[in-house]
Amino acid sequence: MSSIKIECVLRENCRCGESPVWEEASDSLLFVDIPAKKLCRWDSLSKRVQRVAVDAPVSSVALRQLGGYVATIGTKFCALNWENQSVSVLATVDKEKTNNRFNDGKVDPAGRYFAGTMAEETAPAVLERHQGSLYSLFPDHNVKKYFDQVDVSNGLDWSLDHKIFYYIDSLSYSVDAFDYDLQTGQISNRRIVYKMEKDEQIPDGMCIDAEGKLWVACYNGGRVIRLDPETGKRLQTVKLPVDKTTSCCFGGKDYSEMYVTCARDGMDAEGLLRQPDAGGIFKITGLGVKGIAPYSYAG
Ligand SMILES: O=C(O)[C@H](O)[C@@H](O)[C@H](O)[C@H](O)CO
Ligand SMILES: [Zn+2]
Repeated sequence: MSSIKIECVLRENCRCGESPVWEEASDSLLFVDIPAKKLCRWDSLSKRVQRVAVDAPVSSVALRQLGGYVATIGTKFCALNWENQSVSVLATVDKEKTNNRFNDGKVDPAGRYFAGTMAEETAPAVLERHQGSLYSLFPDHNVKKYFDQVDVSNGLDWSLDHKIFYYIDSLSYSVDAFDYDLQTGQISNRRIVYKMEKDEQIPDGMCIDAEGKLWVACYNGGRVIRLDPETGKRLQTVKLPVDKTTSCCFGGKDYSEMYVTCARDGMDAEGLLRQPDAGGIFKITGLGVKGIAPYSYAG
């Protein structure tokens, strides 16, 4: 039996923490606070955090093969130079949708940066429906659009053999899969692999583990769940001491730890008193399963 330990390692008070990414080279966790328009890098050795402020909501961050990072800021795919904090725009989407912004994003095994959009929320999960689309930024900076009619674009990850793309549109309350063609970046044959149960609430960020099982952060559900995408069964539930769990990734030594982000926005004063670590970064150890290294953008 593994003994699971859950610890708040950083009380960052994120309004909406998201997009945790482990950077092995610096033993650090990258993440964003979307409405606070900031990117953070938490050094797990020194426990220090560095922050970069940007001029629009920043919804995801990823490693870049050339060095530095890429991030989705507003409706732009951007490159970020951490040293001088400069941002350069690689591509812009949804130009005619002035109320849209990017939401979650992640790099595929071939180095393409996938991210979807959504209408800006007036309150958590309250927004104009069907305004978002899913895109990817190819290494040559060309953008491919996959589909539209998305409510809240989330998820996302790829199977270990790179033949399946897993995706979440949060307000569908399901985890979906597509066949994936790694050579071309094409997706096809959408199907549901898991329907959320009522108390699991809203599916948000997701990552795959080294056994090919999916971990989904349950927004308002205060937990991460482990799913078997082949059988559609839930294998495990890990509850956290905060309700608004938003996303998860593996990191630490050999990717044996899980990091979970969460949100404070949408909580009332009483809720914040009960959950003082809301908006913090949580580390889960003792899961007995490892993750895999994140991919880096190839452009
Ligand atoms: O980070 C996200 O995915 C959204 O931007 C958030 O606002 C919430 O998680 C969403 O409201 C839950 O569906
Ligand atoms: Zn999300």
